[in-house]
Amino acid sequence: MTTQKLTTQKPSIELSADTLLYATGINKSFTLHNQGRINLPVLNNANLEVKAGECVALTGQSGSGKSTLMKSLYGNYGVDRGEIWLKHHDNWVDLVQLKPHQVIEIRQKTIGYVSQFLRVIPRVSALDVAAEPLLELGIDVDRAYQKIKKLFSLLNLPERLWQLSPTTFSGGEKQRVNIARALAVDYPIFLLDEPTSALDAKNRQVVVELLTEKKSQGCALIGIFHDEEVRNNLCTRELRFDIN
Ligand SMILES: Nc1ncnc2c1ncn2[C@@H]1O[C@H](COP(=O)(O)OP(=O)(O)OP(=O)(O)O)[C@@H](O)[C@H]1O
Repeated sequence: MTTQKLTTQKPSIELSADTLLYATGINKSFTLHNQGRINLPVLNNANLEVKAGECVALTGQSGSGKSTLMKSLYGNYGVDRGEIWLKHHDNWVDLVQLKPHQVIEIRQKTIGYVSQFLRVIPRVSALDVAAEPLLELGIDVDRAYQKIKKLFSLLNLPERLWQLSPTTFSGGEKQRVNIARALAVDYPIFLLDEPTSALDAKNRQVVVELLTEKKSQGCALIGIFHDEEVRNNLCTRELRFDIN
């Protein structure tokens, strides 16, 4: 089955034209198979609708399920119940119903994820790590490198590091490579898991500006931002989680 076939479906309620993500009735629990099969309920009927130009902060106590929702929205975790509708091109797809190869297509074009940690591969340069998603989309190498170099410069990543593997980079340097990798792609939806946690004030501000630009271009942002100043500067509203 191709993504094309699934796009004939749509959410059961009428959504406004600028909605890009609509998650409804999300339940998620974990079964700890090696600990007596204990069941740990985490998300209980979570709902979220995000429109173009919005930035929603996921807030709440540690352990309340913020990362679990983010990983579910990216298809890393399967959910027990619920629907996760994403506007993919001009059609709606329910992530929950997609096959793995279709999820990959959605991740290439529609939903970007800035995780806290960069997956590094020895001997692959920072430039190549960051350009990979653009190259997978078929963008030519020179254009992809140009885009990444511009972002690296904005993010104050020293030029002497660009050709090196990020294996030995500091936490903040790795995080900036990760941010450039995601923000280089014109995704309409971004998931941001503490994207500034390892950055100093100057670079935090650069990231806030880059994300503000994405918002003004009509992207929908959903994120966990422990830094209150970043949250206040960027977010249009919050979704608060309680411990179940
Ligand atoms: N893969 C997993 N297997 C089992 N339990 C998990 C798994 N991932 C998360 N949990 C549990 O789910 C609950 C919610 O975790 P989650 O990481 O979503 O919380 P959070 O709100 O993001 O917390 P924090 O602010 O500390 O990062 C926690 O009790 C955690 O132990």
